[in-house]
Amino acid sequence: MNNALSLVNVSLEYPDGGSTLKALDSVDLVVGRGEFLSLVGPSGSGKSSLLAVAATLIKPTAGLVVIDGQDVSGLKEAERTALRRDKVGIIFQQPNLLPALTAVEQLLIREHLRGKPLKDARRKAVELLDVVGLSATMHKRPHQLSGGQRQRVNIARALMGSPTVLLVDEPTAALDHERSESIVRLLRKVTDDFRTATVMVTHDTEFLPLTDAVATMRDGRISRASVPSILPN
Ligand SMILES: Nc1ncnc2c1ncn2[C@@H]1O[C@H](COP(=O)(O)OP(=O)(O)OP(=O)(O)O)[C@@H](O)[C@H]1O
Repeated sequence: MNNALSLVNVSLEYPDGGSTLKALDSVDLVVGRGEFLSLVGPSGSGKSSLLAVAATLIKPTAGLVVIDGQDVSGLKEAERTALRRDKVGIIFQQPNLLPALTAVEQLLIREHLRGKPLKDARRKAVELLDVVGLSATMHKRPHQLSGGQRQRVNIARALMGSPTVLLVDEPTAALDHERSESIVRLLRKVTDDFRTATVMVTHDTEFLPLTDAVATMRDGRISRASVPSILPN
């Protein structure tokens, strides 16, 4: 199946006083392998809710989430966790790196905690740090890295599990313009090279042309447009 991520008629409701608030309202979305989608929309429109549902962190109230051909809704909690680990990479705005660990150790800690042999993982970690341009800084700790470098470690770490789906929440919010652009370019390259289905929530409309398509959210509803149609002439 080519559609790495599908949301079919997905709704998510939260209790809101005596009534309910629809954070997601009948959302349909399909993202293929190697596709880089931007997700934009005003604050409170449902972007983070969509990422959380796609990441299988929150169960929708209604609708289907299909990842790499597998319907997530019928899975037990342990199966969802395993699917998330094997298929989904998540990149948050703040890298949340562990202060005591070097860049390469940040990529290995999960394997280490799971008691996995580290030889292959170490080779992969070194390769990924090369992909994100951090070969020379792989033994540095977070406080020795710039904000952009920390975000690169974050991206490399998300790729350790060879995810099919890459979910990225405002990766440039804490960065200046130049570093922001290089991070979005890196996400473009990663999407192309690793054929991930990448969804990036962003407020940086100037970088939208680096992505394949733009979905706009408003009041929990989604509309999808090609990149040029939402850019000013
Ligand atoms: N845990 C929750 N409980 C109740 N309501 C929630 C919860 N999480 C989100 N909401 C509500 O759901 C709606 C969508 O929120 P969401 O965080 O998905 O929007 P967003 O587009 O990501 O906003 P932002 O750009 O500010 O992060 C908002 O009205 C929000 O208040």
